[in-house]
Amino acid sequence: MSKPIAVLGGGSFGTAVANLLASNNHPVIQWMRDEQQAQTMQVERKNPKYLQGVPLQDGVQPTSEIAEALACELIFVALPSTALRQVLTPYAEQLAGKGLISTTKGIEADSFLLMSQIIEQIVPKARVGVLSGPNLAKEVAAGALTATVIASEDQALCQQVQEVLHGSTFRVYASSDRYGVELGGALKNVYAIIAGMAAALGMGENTRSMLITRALAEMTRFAVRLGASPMTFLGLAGVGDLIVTCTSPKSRNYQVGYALGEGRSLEEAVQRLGEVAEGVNTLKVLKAKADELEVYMPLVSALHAILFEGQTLTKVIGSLMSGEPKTDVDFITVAGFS
Ligand SMILES: NC(=O)c1ccc[n+]([C@@H]2O[C@H](COP(=O)([O-])OP(=O)(O)OC[C@H]3O[C@@H](n4cnc5c(N)ncnc54)[C@H](O)[C@@H]3O)[C@@H](O)[C@H]2O)c1
Ligand SMILES: O=P(O)(O)OC[C@H](O)CO
Repeated sequence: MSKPIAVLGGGSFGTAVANLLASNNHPVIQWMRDEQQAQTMQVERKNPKYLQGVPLQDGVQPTSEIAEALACELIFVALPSTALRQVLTPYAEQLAGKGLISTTKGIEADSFLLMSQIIEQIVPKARVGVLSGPNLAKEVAAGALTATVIASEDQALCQQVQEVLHGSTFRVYASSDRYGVELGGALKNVYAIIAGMAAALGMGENTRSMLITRALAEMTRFAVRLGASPMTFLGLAGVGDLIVTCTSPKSRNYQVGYALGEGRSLEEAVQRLGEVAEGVNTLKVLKAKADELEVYMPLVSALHAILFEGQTLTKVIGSLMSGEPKTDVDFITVAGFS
């Protein structure tokens, strides 16, 4: 019997990852803060609140006792970005030397730290990795053929994650550009909100294609400015994740955008969802960082103007479309990479 692997988080992605690991015959300890939820999952062998209709694999042991999970050598972190620091900080000492893989796609407000950077800060001696790609939890859990990226400077860790997760429906590619992979996963959520809005407003396929392509230009320009490789954005964790999140009504960020496009307030859109939509917080910190670094991000500015500056959609769309003429593929050379 192989050693148990831990998953922190009782939501849809934590459960999908726990099931993947267990289907590869690894015993899994899935920690969640809610004792009642852990008991229900243990007895009913499903997670009705976050992943309806998906049976829990036999090897998954839900628990609300975090000590059991933290005893594992390999730990997947599937917590909301707002909770990760607070959950891990008290256990910094016992996490030293462990493999900690973040699946969380967000950015910390104020610090602009990505989740694996927060883990590194809390546990400097941890082996840190990031799992990111076009991975809608519902589809992963339903066994849809899926690929993802494990990114870490630690090649042995990448290999270990490939071994434990790789299966007949799930393929894991490796990357050494941890920052780029992680940034791609966080940034695409913002554009998914815009894509959901455009869909609700009845805009067509030309619009969606323009949006995805210009979003890719914008996020790559920003990421390269911060030191990521532009090549990463041509891969699964860049354009791959951008496409799935900007086109699928299963994406929670897309759903928030759709509700906004129907005329609902941001508060109402988020409340109706009842799950994590990281793009809303990411938009705020991204806009501030782009302004600070003077990176041209018209789509981010447009969404920020609508959600937080009281501007009307009509006015914002008008100014986006009447911007000065630009060159098509300019973001790699403009960023000084040629
Ligand atoms: N769902 C997906 O398709 C998917 C895919 C890839 C990555 N992710 C990322 O995974 C992360 C988690 O998302 P999810 O989809 O599992 O979310 P979710 O909304 O399905 O569940 C969130 C879980 O976190 C728990 N939680 C909230 N606050 C907490 C706290 N303070 N302490 C402990 N637990 C807390 C909730 O109780 C719930 O169990 C997000 O960053 C998301 O971007 C999600
Ligand atoms: O449901 P979303 O919008 O959080 O997106 C889920 C995943 O990040 C898609 O890869």
